[in-house]
Amino acid sequence: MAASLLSSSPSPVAVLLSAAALLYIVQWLASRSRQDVHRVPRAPSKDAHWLWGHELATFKGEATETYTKWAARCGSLFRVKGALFHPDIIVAADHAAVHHIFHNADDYVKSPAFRPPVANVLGKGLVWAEGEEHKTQRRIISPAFSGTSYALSLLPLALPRDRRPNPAATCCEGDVGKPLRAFGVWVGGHQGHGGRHFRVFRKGKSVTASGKGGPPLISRCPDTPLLVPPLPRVRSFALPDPACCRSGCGHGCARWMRWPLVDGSHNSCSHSHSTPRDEQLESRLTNHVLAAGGAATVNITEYTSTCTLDIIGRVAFGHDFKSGQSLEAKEIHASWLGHVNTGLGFGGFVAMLVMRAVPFITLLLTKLPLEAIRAGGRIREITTKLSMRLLESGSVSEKGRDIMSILVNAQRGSKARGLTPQQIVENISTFIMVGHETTAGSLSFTLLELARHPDVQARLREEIRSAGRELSYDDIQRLEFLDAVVKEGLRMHPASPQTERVALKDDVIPLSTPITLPSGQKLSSLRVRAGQVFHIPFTTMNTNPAVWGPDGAEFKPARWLTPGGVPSLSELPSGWSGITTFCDGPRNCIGYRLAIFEFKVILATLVRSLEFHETTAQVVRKISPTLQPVVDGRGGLLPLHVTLAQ
Ligand code: HEM
Repeated sequence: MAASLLSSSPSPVAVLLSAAALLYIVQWLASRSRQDVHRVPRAPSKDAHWLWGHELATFKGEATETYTKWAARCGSLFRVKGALFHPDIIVAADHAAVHHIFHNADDYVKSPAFRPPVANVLGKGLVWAEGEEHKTQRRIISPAFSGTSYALSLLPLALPRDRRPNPAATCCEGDVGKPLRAFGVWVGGHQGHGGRHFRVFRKGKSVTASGKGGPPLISRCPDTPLLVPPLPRVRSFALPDPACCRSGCGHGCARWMRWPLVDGSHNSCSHSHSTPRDEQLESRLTNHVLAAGGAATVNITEYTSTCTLDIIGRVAFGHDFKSGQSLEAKEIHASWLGHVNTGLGFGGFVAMLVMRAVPFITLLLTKLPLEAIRAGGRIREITTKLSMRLLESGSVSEKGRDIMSILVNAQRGSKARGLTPQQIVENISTFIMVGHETTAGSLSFTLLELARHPDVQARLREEIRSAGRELSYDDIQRLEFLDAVVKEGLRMHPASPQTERVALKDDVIPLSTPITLPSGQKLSSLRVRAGQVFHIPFTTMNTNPAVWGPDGAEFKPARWLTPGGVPSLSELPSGWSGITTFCDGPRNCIGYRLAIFEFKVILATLVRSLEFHETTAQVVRKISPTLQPVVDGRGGLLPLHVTLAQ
């Protein structure tokens, strides 16, 4: 029997299978010998799931929290097991590696699998474009964000489109406040006599303008004591508890928050029983607080995102979103919330992984009538319709200083290929979305930090108030502590806590910190193969204790003003202020100067007149798709208790 078995020849199928297995092993060994990924330390296997790899732990944790934890153990460059048997992903927080990846943008691209969803929500604009198309778009769009054009584009901040300077109009004389200068241009909006008159200064000359409606966004007449942007009042929250508040108001009012304050005391009901303010849609945060008897608990993200949407609407295409009260603004907000909350769920996590594993399915998915997909697509639909309407009606004026006018006008006088009308519209959609939720996210978390650090808040308020009632551009830039708070807020709470890149070709990546192998040998560069996926965790880099010291993860704005408080530039990654919040290289954030300026103005405006207090709500930081505050599983929710500042 044994002899017959030995003498029988193997079947051709068995031979073929063995040959294929051998070939696979040889190829695998050859490929392994040409790369170093397997030599990179791996995150603890106890944290990995057999199917979802380490990606489940990162999804469950707070934004980049797990990467920070693993970096402390494995070093600033390590690998994690990919979900659905995806090859290991490199998590790179090493400065030289990250610099190399970002500065070789042609070789390290955003994951192709995620381009259709990006196109669905943002349009085929700058964020979506790759390679030559990206370079062309960026070259044409950059002037709109730089130099004097950029300065002029801020004019709509002070004056909405329909209130552009009109030299023929009369302004209330003799009562004009100190002008506000933005990026070299005087944009001193003036609110006098019922908020109907404005004076605008351009290059030293003054022209007057008049119009109906509210005050300019960031400046007001000194007659009125507080400097407050036109923020809307907070609207209802569909929270499960039907009671108004524990103190038993019982009016069933829509404007309440159920979290008590940190000192254990409870919020008073913010229902305004005597003042019929509910119909006053232009109400501001201050009005809301006043109406609630001087204290109210609000979802601060509603205010920050409304304010930043207003700003980007005017800067991008001279559109007035009416403090979040226009139909479009409400729809954008609702669709965005739908999109955020879908991404927070396990279904959203799985959908992303399936898209990565089977890229061709992505295009199909974006065509399906799923609620999540529809919510994303709806945002682009709204912004596309709005910008098309403006383009078609010819209301893009030759002198318009908004981004759309600048792009259209650049084409008029130039022989070089500009953006097509379609590309302009797609970019307007892109700017509207990436230009408001980002700034709003970081701003909301910075306000939470100020609520948690009353001493810092008080110092900031003191500095802002000591600068006088009306703040010019130069005044704002001179406020050192404000600058420190903004830097610290952006360091700790980057709106985009991490990004992803995929290598398009085999490459060698330099490392600033060599990896020590078990043999004692040191790797000072890393060979990677085409297709290697990298995750770059900005928050981990910005708070790394090895760079920032043991208090790197603490909110301490004073570090920016203390000699030696911040590591020297040579110890920090390249990028704005040595932090990676705005990315780096040819694909860095094109809107970072606008973001920083509006961040400062909004923060100064709010902190000057209002005081922010923490509530007992457990605010969790998540990514979906940008930094999101999550309370009780709901995204876009950050309750803060607000009182009038003394
Ligand atoms: C605090 C506010 C902001 C933060 C933290 C932020 C952060 C970033 C980051 C990290 C990137 C790179 C993303 C990647 O490549 O993976 C980026 C790109 C971009 N940002 Fe921002 N951003 C902010 C505000 C803005 C504003 C106000 C605008 C426009 C008005 C804007 C427009 C863009 C655009 C168009 C890109 C794509 C640039 C390109 O690929 O060439 N951002 N931003």
